[in-house]
Amino acid sequence: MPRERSMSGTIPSMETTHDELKDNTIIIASSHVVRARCLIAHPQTLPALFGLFRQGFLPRDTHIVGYARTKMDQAEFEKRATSNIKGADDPETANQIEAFKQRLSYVSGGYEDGESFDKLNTHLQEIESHYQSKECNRIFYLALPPTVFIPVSQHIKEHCYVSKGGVNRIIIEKPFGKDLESARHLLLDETFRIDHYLGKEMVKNLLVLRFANVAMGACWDKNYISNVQITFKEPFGTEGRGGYFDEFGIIRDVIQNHLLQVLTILTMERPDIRDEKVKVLRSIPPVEKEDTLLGQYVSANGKPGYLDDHTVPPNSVCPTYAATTLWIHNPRWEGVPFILKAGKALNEAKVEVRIQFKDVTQGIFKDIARNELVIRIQPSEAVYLKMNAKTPGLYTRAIPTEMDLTYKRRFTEAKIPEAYESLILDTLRGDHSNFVRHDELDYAWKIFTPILHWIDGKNGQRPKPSPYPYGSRGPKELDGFIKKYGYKRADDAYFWPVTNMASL
Ligand SMILES: NC(=O)C1=CN([C@@H]2O[C@H](COP(=O)(O)OP(=O)(O)OC[C@H]3O[C@@H](n4cnc5c(N)ncnc54)[C@H](OP(=O)(O)O)[C@@H]3O)[C@@H](O)[C@H]2O)C=CC1
Ligand SMILES: O=C1O[C@H](COP(=O)(O)O)[C@@H](O)[C@H](O)[C@H]1O
Repeated sequence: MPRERSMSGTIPSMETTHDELKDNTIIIASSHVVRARCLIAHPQTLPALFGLFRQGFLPRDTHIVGYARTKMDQAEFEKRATSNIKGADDPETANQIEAFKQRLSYVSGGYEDGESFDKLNTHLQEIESHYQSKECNRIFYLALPPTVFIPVSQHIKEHCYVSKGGVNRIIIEKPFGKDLESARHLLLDETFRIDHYLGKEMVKNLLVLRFANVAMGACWDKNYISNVQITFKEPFGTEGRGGYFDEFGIIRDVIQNHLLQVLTILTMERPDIRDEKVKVLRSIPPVEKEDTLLGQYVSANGKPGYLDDHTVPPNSVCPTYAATTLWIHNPRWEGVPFILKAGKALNEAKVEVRIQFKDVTQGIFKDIARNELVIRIQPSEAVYLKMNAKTPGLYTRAIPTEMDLTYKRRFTEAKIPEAYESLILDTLRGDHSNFVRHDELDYAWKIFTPILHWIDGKNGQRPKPSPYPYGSRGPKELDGFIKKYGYKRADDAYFWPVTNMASL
């Protein structure tokens, strides 16, 4: 099994400053040129590095070297590397971009031949020869298709690792395989597997909400919680990205990784973080067909259907929407359904966790809305608790209302960091706690591989997803599906003007 240096298993210090960072870290920010917009690396990687740079979080001598097959000169690389930075028309930002460019350089080379990596190493040594400190660290960020992860990381280790006095770290991005078996082939030593949801502010906040509040902790189990929904909604379709998407589908794209990560943080016992996340995953059996709803968007209101995307194979049955219910067999969560829903081309952009509590004891109250705790991950980060209160006045009536912690109202001065900023900073600090450990990945695939093989038609005909109109909430079966797991839409109770105390 691969080794992974684990600096921290507990909640990382929230007060780490850049004084603790080492000097002279080198980041290889890329290894391929992203097609559509011709950017180097993931569109958010270089803006994140710039964000860290402008806030003083990049160690003093950090230099960023792009590496890809495309031949280009320094000026072209600088242009591409900074083209995705927002706010460049502001003079201060423009000055900072100019300063950031001084940290950039580029080497072109192949993925398969050692000579190219020797050339890269010579380039790195030349840069490092100007550093004051003897300790040089190198971070290799592989924004690459998985087919070349292995050869590239082998070449990096053979030709580009610093041998003395510094550390080497490799960052990789999903997809980490397509199922359990293919993921096992990709297990690499000492890697930081990025799931960018683990860098999102509200996902990080889950730990604090749960473990820094006795009141939350006290009702966080099967005795109080009826059902949980973790929802990902995007208001746009694949639109030209169908070639990639069709091979993967929505479960591999979003559910097996991002939403499952949210679920594990929501349900694990007290940190040690990564050990506890793995324990939860081990308690979840593979998803059943009966607990799965699949959908595919069709043309509506002038918007194209999935099959209208010219990059999608004709008659594809790839799901662009899925709802899957997971069960955790442990004493805390036995019997509580966790519904993970994700879809493209829906009615809104939203990622949230919705925890619905059980009904209050009948008797004093009837038809009263359930409490719901909603953690809005994006957009407009918020935590709000739907609860019942007495209507002001001389009569005793309960109305549903919210206790509302909407971030932009409560923390007016705060800048919420981008997920990639936060995760790259963790890598610089050598903190693995927000990255996906190899055994975690293995268990995550065990949960989803059987259902994915069924969807892929490995043992028979591929299931046909239910159509849903572009811009809708999803397939028509959705509300029945969720209801089956005990979810009660607050509709009637919520908007009904009053809920009476039965006996008063
Ligand atoms: N940041 C915020 O959004 C905040 C909102 N509030 C307030 O809280 C109150 C309630 O908010 P909230 O509960 O989030 O919003 P809603 O009352 O709109 O409920 C949303 C939930 O209901 C489901 N739903 C929506 N439409 C239907 C339908 N036609 N049939 C069945 N289910 C449906 C949604 O499912 P699906 O997701 O699958 O579509 C989602 O689970 C609002 O007054 C809001 O202003 C308060 C603080 C912050
Ligand atoms: O990994 C992915 O995530 C994005 C959504 O990320 P977000 O930070 O904008 O929520 C999704 O669009 C993409 O299909 C998927 O591959």
